[in-house]
Amino acid sequence: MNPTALSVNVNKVALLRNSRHLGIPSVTRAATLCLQAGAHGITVHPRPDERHIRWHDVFDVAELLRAWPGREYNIEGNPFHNLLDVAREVAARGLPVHQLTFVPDAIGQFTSDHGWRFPDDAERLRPVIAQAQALGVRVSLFMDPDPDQMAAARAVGADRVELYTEPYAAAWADPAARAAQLQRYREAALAARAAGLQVNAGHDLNRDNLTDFLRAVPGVVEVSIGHALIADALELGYAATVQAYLRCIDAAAAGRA
Ligand SMILES: CC(=O)[C@@H](O)[C@H](O)COP(=O)(O)O
Ligand SMILES: NCC(=O)COP(=O)(O)O
Repeated sequence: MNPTALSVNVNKVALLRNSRHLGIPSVTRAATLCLQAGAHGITVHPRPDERHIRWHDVFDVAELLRAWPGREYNIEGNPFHNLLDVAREVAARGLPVHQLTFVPDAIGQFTSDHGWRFPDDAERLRPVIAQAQALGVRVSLFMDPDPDQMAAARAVGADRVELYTEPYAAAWADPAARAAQLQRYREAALAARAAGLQVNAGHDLNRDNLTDFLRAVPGVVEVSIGHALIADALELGYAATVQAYLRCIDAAAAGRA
């Protein structure tokens, strides 16, 4: 069992599919191949404009995961758009959804680029977190790596935080900048765990930067990876790509042991 779960984000498969009306590449086929290769879960981030994941994909992937007990379904999005309605419908159909990752994206946003801010977001997040948890779903909050924000994330009821890793990924090629970023993430993860939160991470993680991150940042329970992984799969195929990412995770665990 790997110490950090790999959840494959299949947004970019849907993006390619949506450029024609032929239904290829198939999002569920991609997810199946990733699960067969050992991925621990599948992530989708349906955006209101359906530029990649469409609403039917959310249900199609949930149907798929019903046949994969033990693997997790993580749905990301803004709870103040229609993420909660979709989660309710998934649950009403008796389909699995294990985790909702709340992301403070604007409608039409290019990609996610920041986390929730406390105290500003506290009062509006508290009820939607409770509503998601009432469905039996774990809630993770997408957060910048700021140690001072972690106790507040726990105080509004979150189960986990997902540390937004783009600043780390952008700094990775410069050793000094990388070390400084890793220190920041390490402190944020320690603060999150001290507050009683579990720690996820994601955004722009890839085969080059993943192992260093997991070596330096303790106790990351899940990474969700999409853009780079799907780009790698275009060259290597899904199975070889997922296995390569799992090796990155294993290498980090070996380095820590
Ligand atoms: C929350 C997060 O970091 C990812 O879900 C990322 O936003 C992917 O979204 P896109 O694939 O639309 O860029
Ligand atoms: N939560 C992050 C995610 O699902 C994938 O982000 P990226 O690897 O596409 O940047």
